[in-house]
Amino acid sequence: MLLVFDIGNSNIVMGTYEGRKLMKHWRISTDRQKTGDEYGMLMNNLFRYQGIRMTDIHAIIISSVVPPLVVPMVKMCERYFHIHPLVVGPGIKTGIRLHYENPRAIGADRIVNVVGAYEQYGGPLIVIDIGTATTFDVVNEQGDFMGGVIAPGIGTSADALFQTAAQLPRIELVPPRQIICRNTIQGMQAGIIFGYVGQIDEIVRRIRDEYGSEMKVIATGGLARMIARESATIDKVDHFLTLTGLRALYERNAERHEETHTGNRAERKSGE
Ligand SMILES: Nc1ncnc2c1ncn2[C@@H]1O[C@H](COP(=O)(O)OP(=O)(O)OP(=O)(O)O)[C@@H](O)[C@H]1O
Ligand SMILES: CC(C)(CO)[C@@H](O)C(=O)NCCC(=O)O
Ligand SMILES: [K+]
Repeated sequence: MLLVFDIGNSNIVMGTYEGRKLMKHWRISTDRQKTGDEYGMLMNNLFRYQGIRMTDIHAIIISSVVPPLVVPMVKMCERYFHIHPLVVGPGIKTGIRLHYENPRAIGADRIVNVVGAYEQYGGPLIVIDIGTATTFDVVNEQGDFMGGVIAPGIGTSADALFQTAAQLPRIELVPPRQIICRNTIQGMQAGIIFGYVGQIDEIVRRIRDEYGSEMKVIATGGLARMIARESATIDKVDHFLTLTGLRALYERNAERHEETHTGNRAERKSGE
């Protein structure tokens, strides 16, 4: 089985694949303080609970937009899975062109989303990942990354509002029934959620205008479902887009990666 990890600023999303089939998936919060050993024990518990063995994993791919967690996670894979993981970054084969001033600066999650979305839906399309930040990635007909937009995330904006205004509470992110709200909580919910939906729809319209043709719009991320219900431009929600992209990227790099790291497997087998 292939194990895939997407390390985001808020959450780490993981999945196991048997061929192209997603078997199990988990979401744990990103904790910059946790060590490789602590993540190892977490993995051990998750695997045990699902009745799967860590030794069933034959390959691992990691994408991260949190640089200080890469080394602990790589060490965790080596120590607890006896596997040298493939890390999404410069040097791996994406199979797509990256139209960006500095391609190394593109968040690994965005590359992964583009690969996953193009493989699943074909281009041209816009991928919206609604997370700590909300990213819009534009993909052309050939599957190339054409650039995009980075906006503050919903939770991030809501947190900023509640932390800055003394009388405003932390609220639950659910849409209120009306727009003319008569209490603080609903007023904030309306402003944050409908404001955010409007922002998404406006950015999509501008992208379509600039790109000059119709494009599919696929949303992913923790809050995608709720936003998509209110949005006029989102065509589809796919919670597993990042996992799909990681699986596809591993396939594109498997041969070269396994050639370089066959030692890991062989050592483990003889050491058991
Ligand atoms: N119901 C909610 N109420 C308030 N804030 C929320 C809620 N759900 C999520 N958030 C906040 O929204 C942000 C994004 O969370 P989400 O679960 O969408 O993360 P994600 O898609 O895994 O993002 P990333 O990939 O950046 O880790 C976080 O800062 C989180 O604390
Ligand atoms: C925008 C985020 C934080 C979204 O997770 C991530 O993709 C990132 O850190 N990107 C680097 C900047 C860029 O993509 O241009
Ligand atoms: K993400």
